[in-house]
Amino acid sequence: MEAVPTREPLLEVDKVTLRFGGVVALNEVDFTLYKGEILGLIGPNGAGKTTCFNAMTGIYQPTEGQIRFRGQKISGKKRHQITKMGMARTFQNIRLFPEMTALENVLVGTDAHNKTSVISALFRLPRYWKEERESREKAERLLEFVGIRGRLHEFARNLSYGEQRRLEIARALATDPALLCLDEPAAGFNPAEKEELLQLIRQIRDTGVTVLLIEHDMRLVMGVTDRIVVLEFGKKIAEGLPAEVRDNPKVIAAYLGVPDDAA
Ligand SMILES: Nc1ncnc2c1ncn2[C@@H]1O[C@H](COP(=O)(O)OP(=O)(O)OP(=O)(O)O)[C@@H](O)[C@H]1O
Repeated sequence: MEAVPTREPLLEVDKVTLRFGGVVALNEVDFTLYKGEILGLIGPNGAGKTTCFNAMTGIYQPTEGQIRFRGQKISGKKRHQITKMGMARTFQNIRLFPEMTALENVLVGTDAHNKTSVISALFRLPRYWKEERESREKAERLLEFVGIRGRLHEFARNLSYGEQRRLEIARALATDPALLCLDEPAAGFNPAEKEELLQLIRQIRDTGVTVLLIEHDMRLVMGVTDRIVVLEFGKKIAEGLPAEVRDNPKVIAAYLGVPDDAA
């Protein structure tokens, strides 16, 4: 069943400005992400996409403005608190635990929600075993979902690049996010891998997870997103349906005029 985007705000970026010394990385950026949609955040190099992600996930504090997730302010929250609130992300440069197996990497994500106290873990109380078993089953299901169930016991460092990207997504999903933020998930992929990723992103959305996607590959962005926000030099220059954005002269000038391999 295909999920239908709603008009219920999940994440609100409200006039966010973020300065690094003299550099204005974000300049009064304003957009809303609605529950159930796949929103693309695009723009040329240095446009402020990653900075925007980092502000949303609590790494940077906006200099001005406000970000609200599920109606609650993000600013002042620690990263693990934001994860608990239901936001997960992957990184432009893959960040896995290379000396841990695929399964163990996903278990790190499921741990974000386990309730076992130190006492019940120390004494291996029944609740501890129950949670252990459930976490493992969930991790296996997620590895199956992203298509690398067969690599369960392989060290992350031995996985292919594409498998590592999938593993990162599985680990992020293990935190039961309402919002999954993907930072250039198709970087380094060949066309067939990109097509598979596009399917996976749709499947993720169809499980009820809202997706924010930063991506350079225009075909992928146009093919998978419901709406797109375009940044240039830290400012939002366009927002709308993929076809509207594609035909917007400002966007063409800023971004689509640049050949893919130069982006
Ligand atoms: N920690 C930082 N300190 C100083 N300047 C920064 C920092 N992070 C980003 N910037 C600057 O902020 C601007 C926006 O950068 P950002 O990485 O968010 O862009 P981007 O759209 O993600 O680009 P790319 O597509 O290259 O990843 C750039 O001018 C960048 O140099």
